Amino acid sequence: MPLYTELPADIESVDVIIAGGGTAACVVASRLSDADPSLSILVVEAGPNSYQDPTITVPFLFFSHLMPTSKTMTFHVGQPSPFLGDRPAIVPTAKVLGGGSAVNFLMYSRGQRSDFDSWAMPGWSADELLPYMKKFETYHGKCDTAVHGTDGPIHISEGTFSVPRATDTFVHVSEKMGWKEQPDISDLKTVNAVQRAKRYISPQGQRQDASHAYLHPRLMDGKHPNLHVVVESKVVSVTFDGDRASGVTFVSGGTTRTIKASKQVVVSCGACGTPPVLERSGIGAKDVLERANVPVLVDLPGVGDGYEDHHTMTYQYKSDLAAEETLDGIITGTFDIPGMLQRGDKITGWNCLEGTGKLRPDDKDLGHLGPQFQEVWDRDFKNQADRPLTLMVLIMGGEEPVPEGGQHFSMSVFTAYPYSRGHMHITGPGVDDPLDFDAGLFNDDNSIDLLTCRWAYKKQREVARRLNIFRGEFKDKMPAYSANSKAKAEEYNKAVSSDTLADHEYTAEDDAAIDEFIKKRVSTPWHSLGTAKMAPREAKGVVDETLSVYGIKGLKIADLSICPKNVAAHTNATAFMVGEKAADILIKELGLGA
Ligand SMILES: Cc1cc2nc3c(=O)[nH]c(=O)nc-3n(C[C@H](O)[C@H](O)[C@H](O)COP(=O)(O)OP(=O)(O)OC[C@H]3O[C@@H](n4cnc5c(N)ncnc54)[C@H](O)[C@@H]3O)c2cc1C
Repeated sequence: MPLYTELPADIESVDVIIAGGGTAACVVASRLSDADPSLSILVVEAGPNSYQDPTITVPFLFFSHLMPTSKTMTFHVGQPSPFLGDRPAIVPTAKVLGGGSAVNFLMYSRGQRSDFDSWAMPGWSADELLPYMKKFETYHGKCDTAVHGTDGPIHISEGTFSVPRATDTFVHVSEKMGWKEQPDISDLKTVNAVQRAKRYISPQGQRQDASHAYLHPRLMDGKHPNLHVVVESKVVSVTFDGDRASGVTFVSGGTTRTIKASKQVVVSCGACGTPPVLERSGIGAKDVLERANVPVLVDLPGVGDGYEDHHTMTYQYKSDLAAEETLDGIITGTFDIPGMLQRGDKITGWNCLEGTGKLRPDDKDLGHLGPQFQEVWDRDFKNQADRPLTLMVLIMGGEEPVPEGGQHFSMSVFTAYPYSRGHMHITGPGVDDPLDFDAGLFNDDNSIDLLTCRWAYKKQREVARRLNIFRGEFKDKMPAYSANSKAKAEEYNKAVSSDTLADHEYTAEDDAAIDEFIKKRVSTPWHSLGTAKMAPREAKGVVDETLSVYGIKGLKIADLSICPKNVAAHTNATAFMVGEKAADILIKELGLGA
């Protein structure tokens, strides 16, 4: 199989090099190889091989990738930030063949129609992108086939396990709060609704990642002899022949090699990985490159600029759930994982994310959010009726064990369209030089992101306390309300009838406590994007609508760094879509399969 940890010495030149072997990269490599099996392609991936690694293929082991000892992640650590209670933001990104799709939380969701239309680039409207969103998926379950795919390589289903009593109460309570259950909130238009979760899991219980669905089958079928993959090899930079990309230099096992690409170089290292590769190659903001001692080839100030990520808060609650209804047993170490795997227990084909919703505030909420928020609302949301302010997820389990023991559930909420911006830059020419990273969380004007998180906290709390599985809050995992606050922690030893509960009332002092709590705990759902935007060059764009880097021939970018604006969704579907669209652009430009 042409997958190596050390590239054979006789491979010195190929037609196409893809730097990075993540979600979008696996799609691009596979589609190009299908279009013309004689085309020689080399994928260079920094992380290890993914093939049949159970922590990847078995959904319920997903959390293992985030352990501090993980070999499949890079942990990007920012500077301590005053907006985060002087904490640094820590953003893990995938480092393994298959990228984020191989290590993520397997939650399926798509952005809204107006998200893609707002990208405002020819060929990238929602209508024009829909064929690519459909192309990668086989959607199992009730859906409109005009919107979902039925024969793509990635199976979307509910997997092999769920906890219907938890999802039922989530749906019931959400409906009472005005968010009706819908079969599909990933139809590009539905908002103010909840859904039973769909997952990147096959009906048989296997994770659906880009390496196993696209790349590995082609590396093994004998029909793609010119498709090569080298893992554990980190791309340092792109090489050039004048103003044309001519190959890449990478380090592998301490050895540096340069391989030529006669037709095309595609950088697909993800929103955190692509800017460093471009900047080490001399493509980026002049001042950043000069500070890092890298000669400027193309002055493109947009490289590494405008980083964004959804702000996420996850709130953990006590529950009456049984041990076999959550994945707490993985975190506490009480699950017999080898036995469960050997028996093929149905729970192994589960990610414990049970329900999801896309929510907008009502007029009363907007009144509480204040005039500055109202201004933003009127500008960005009021007339874009498909735009949620936040996404909400019901999780069967807690983030961390607690001394009291027991089973937990959590509610996770994230900002759909953050206003904060950060950056990702190099500080030197070497592949191991530290990166200058700032996730930018909460640095936006007028604290719109913090207000959104505060609103989302209150909303998810009203849902959580009405669920019939709820048994209480953890005092140390919630805002430090004063002893006489009406909003302080609740505890019940039995289910409370949701009809008897009035919404919490919050004073200005309570709101300040909520804000402090959020600043100290906010994290990322690992949805980095926008660091090499597809936009006009004068608007800090890095690539045009054909994904070509401005000022250079033969160099494209295909990953989530190209997103000009955010999507109200978990981002994996957008990465698959970008991969499919990029492959199509390349197939046409290179005249493959004609
Ligand atoms: C922990 C986690 C949980 C997530 N949960 C969900 C979820 O539940 N649902 C959802 O929809 N989305 C989720 N996401 C987000 C989603 O998986 C990503 O947005 C998506 O996979 C990004 O795709 P990409 O192609 O842009 O980059 P990636 O898939 O990240 O690929 C980039 C690849 O480039 C490689 N690379 C980087 N630098 C170099 C270099 N110099 N040389 C060689 N290779 C390099 C990396 O190792 C990586 O494999 C999650 C992500 C993470 C990390």
